[in-house]
Order: sequence, then C-alpha cells, then structure tokens
Amino acid sequence: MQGRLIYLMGPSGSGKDSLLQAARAPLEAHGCRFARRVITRSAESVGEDALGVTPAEFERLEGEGAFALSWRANGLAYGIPREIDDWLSAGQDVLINGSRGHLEAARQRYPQLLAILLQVDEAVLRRRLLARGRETPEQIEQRLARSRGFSTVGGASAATVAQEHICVLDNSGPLPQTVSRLLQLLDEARQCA
Ligand SMILES: Nc1ncnc2c1ncn2[C@@H]1O[C@H](COP(=O)(O)OP(=O)(O)O)[C@@H](O)[C@H]1O
Ligand SMILES: O=P(O)(O)OC[C@H]1O[C@H](OP(=O)(O)OP(=O)(O)O)[C@H](O)[C@@H]1O
Repeated sequence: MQGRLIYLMGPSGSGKDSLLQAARAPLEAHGCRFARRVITRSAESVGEDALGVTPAEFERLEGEGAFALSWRANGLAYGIPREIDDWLSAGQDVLINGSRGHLEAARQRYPQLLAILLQVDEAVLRRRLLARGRETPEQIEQRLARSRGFSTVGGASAATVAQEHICVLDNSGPLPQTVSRLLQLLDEARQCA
C-alpha cells in the first residue's frame, strides 16, 4: 500500500520547524520519513536542516526533475526531493514542511495528502518571529502580511477548513502538547485511511 504524504503548513513562525524536530523521533519510530528541503537560503540560517543552494543550482536541479514538489515564496525557492516518491511507493508515510500557497498544486500530484494547518494568533506569531531573529523586522512584517492574504487557508473559518479537508492544529500552547495532538491526529487519520 502507498504511504501517505503529510503536508504540514502554516504561517511563518507558527512552529512548523519546531514541531517537525520535536515529533521526529516518535514518528520515525512508526516508520514515517522526513524530507530534507532544498532552499535558496544560506546554510548558516537559523532553523531547519535544509540544503542551501544558489538560485542557479536550484533552477538546474528543478530542470533535471530532482524535485517532487517545488515552489517560490518569501523571495526564496523551495524544493522537496524526488526520493519521497520512492518512500511513498514503499508504503512509508512522509512528513514535509509545505506551503499554503502550493497546497492546491501539491494536491493535484498527491490527491491523498493529509493537509495539516498549524495555527497561532498573529500577536504570538510576531513575538515568536522577532525572538527567532532569522528575518529582519521588515521581512517579518512581509511574512505576516502574506499570511493575512490567505483568505482560504491562512486564518480560515472552520467551514472553509472542513470544505478543503484541512486539519487545524493549534500551537499557541506548549510545544509538547502540540506534538501529542499531532500524533493523535495522525493515528486517527490512519484509522480513517
Ligand atoms: N509552542 C511553542 N511555544 C513557544 N515557542 C514556540 C513554540 N513553537 C515554536 N516556538 C518558537 O517560535 C519560533 C518560530 O518557530 P519555527 O518552528 O521556526 O516556525 P516556522 O518554521 O513555522 O516558521 C521559534 O523561535 C520557536 O522556538
Ligand atoms: O505559502 P506559505 O504557507 O506562506 O509558505 C511559504 C514558505 O514559507 C515557509 O518557509 P520558511 O521555512 O522559509 O519560512 P518559515 O520558517 O518562516 O515558515 C513554508 O514552509 C513555505 O516554504
């Protein structure tokens, strides 16, 4: 049986990267794989363990078909390596750090994907982004403005979320609580699959 693509998305600062790190060990114990993203961001940047490449290298890789999914946002290009298709074909679930803007395109390629929207209110987001210190205050405001622009998934209403089959996961509380909820959500999804 084909594995399931778990597409984690949410505003900048909502905690996607922290959650991926914290949930990694328990999920790997269940056979779930994690994709390392390729990003045109310098390797020294704080945060996820991504492969940093130049825009020219990214274009070359994309042209060679190295990515299962790729998109542009925040002035950067992001790619998910094609090896996830081998993992999925081998029946393994794969968790990726996705983009709200690319959800529809991702669904076209992976109709069975499980979309999870990590949510935190804007004041908390701004505080967390400033504390993280990876972006300038101006870039942080641009990211918050980008989130406001997602009328369908960003600050989505419950009805929209239900209609679009998106599971909302709140990360306003302590991270371990969010990890437990994620594991529970994935268990429930497995039972429904
Ligand atoms: N539940 C949480 N409680 C407090 N701080 C958090 C929580 N989740 C994430 N953070 C912090 O918020 C900041 C943004 O988290 P990060 O994982 O980088 O978000 P994203 O990858 O979605 O942009 C980081 O400094 C992180 O340590
Ligand atoms: O369409 P959106 O949902 O806005 O997402 C755009 C991009 O921003 C995030 O990446 P990145 O790691 O650069 O930013 P973040 O860690 O600040 O979320 C996310 O993982 C997407 O790659």
